[in-house]
Amino acid sequence: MAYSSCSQIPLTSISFPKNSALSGATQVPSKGFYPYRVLIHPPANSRAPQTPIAAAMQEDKGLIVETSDGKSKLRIPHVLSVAGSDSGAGAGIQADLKACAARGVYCSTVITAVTAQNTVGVQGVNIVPEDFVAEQLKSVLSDMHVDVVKTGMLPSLGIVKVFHHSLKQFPVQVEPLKAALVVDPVMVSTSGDVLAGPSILAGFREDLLPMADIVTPNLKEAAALLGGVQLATVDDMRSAAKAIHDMGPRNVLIKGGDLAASFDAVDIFFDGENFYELRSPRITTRNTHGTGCTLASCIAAELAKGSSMLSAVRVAKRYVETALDYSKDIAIGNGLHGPFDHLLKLKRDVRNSCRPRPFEPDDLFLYAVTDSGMNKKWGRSIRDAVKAAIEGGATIIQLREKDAETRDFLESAKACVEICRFHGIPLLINDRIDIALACNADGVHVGQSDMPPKVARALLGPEKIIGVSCKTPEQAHRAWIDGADYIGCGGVFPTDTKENITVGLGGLKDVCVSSKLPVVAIGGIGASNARSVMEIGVPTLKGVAVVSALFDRESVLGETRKLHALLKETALSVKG
Ligand SMILES: Nc1ncnc2c1ncn2[C@@H]1O[C@H](COP(=O)(O)OP(=O)(O)O)[C@@H](O)[C@H]1O
Ligand SMILES: Cc1ncc(COP(=O)(O)O)c(N)n1
Ligand SMILES: [Mg+2]
Repeated sequence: MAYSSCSQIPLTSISFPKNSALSGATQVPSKGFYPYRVLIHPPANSRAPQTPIAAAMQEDKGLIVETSDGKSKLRIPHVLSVAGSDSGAGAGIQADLKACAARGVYCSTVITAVTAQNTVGVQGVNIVPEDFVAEQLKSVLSDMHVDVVKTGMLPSLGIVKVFHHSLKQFPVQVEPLKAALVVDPVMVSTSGDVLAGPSILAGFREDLLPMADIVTPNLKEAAALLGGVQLATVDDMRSAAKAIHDMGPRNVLIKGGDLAASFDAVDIFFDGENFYELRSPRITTRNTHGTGCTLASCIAAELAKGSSMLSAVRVAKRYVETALDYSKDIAIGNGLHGPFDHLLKLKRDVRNSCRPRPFEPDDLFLYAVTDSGMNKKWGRSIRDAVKAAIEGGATIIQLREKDAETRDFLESAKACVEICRFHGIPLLINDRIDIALACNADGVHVGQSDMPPKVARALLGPEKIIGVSCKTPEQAHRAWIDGADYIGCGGVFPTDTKENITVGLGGLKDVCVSSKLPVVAIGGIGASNARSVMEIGVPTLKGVAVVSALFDRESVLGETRKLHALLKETALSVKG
């Protein structure tokens, strides 16, 4: 069966009608059930029609559109991982799932062996019976459309044969798109334990390597494939890459993670014509368990999305480097080689996960919004302003720094996050999703012409707070559909900090009555009129947001205290 790398699929550009949902996509002819495969690119034209496909394109979900008889289907790029399970979840199937998830690709799994494994070593290996490996392969390949097959631990010659046979048996799912085959010839774990003995070498040489688009041995595996040669230098790696290429794979990547003499992490990529020396700084960390599996899965994921082989390898190496650097100080297990964090999440969450509770509508009670102009005028830093507001009773803070330099703003935002975490007060950033991500704020507040809440949600994740400014019941409804947590309604009264289109108390009431989300009123509110706002008496109205009445004053602490007391009193009388 002919496997060829995605880079070798001829990309024929067929132009779609200008206004069609598919304009801007690349069409790739294929032979099988679906006559065309279309790789989606983000559209150049942002006013693309709002069909589901156009919407997917707009959000650049990396989906694939298949068309048949004029009908379109949306599909996520799909990698099938055929590998062993690692109970410690640093390598094997678990690493493959995490790497594919991190790279935005679907991953199905065929498990060849279950290992009892941790950061100390491999305590046991239970090989899955050959006919059951065959059954798993059949289940996936007879039903699902796989773009790339990736192999890891194939623990016996019998399983190599079963795998080879299954690929021949189910060409329909694979051949139309000429799925790529990525072979990671796993033999020995980082801890030095044998995962697949020398008996499999014949199967690799005769069956798998000739059909592989890329094979990715580490130094020991390359040595074993070549019958036990020593590989100690970059030159040795080049010779090994060439010799392994002669066994049939279209590309070879010799991984140099274990090259003792090198300060860099050097891999050699050979495509049959050219050698590429891929170097990255060697990260000093014990957490390198699973780097090989992750690299191969990431290559598979990038190929599934339509990358060329060299580009897939480069992205994969950069991804491993980033993940190692990010996770270098994480401690999981007591052994010599720990796992790393594929989703680049653990470190950030561990360090900053002290927010004691999720967002509550009552957090909107006294909502303090900073203003750089006012802070400058009164000669205080953002952090001093925030500290004073919290001490005075503010229940949530928003940094609204429209003209701050990005670096200065980020530094202040980080300091404010610390202050707010200490006091258990949520901190939101106005408009700047990038700043919110970089300082790990609790969320963002966006206006009608800022980042759409759905996109903000996709970028920030499910746990962050998203607020949206709304003037009308329709906008409030849209915010709810888009996954916002609250809405800010205003301006209620005229103000100097915003353009003067006010909704008044009547407009505020209309929005509050119709809104399914909690509402905070904003715009020209202070001690003189806060009572009249809260007295509209609609249960969704949870509080007032204040800028000038707190920050355009000599004493932020004093003004916040005063307003807090007044709101408390009003709340009691409204309830009573
Ligand atoms: N300490 C490190 N710093 C940066 N990159 C590394 C480090 N260790 C391994 N790598 C990279 O991780 C990938 C996997 O390599 P390697 O660890 O040699 O494979 P395996 O896990 O199969 O033994 C390679 O791209 C290699 O260069
Ligand atoms: C199930 C399984 N598959 C692969 C590896 C190799 O990974 P590493 O070389 O990082 O130990 C492993 N340890 N366990
Ligand atoms: Mg390794």
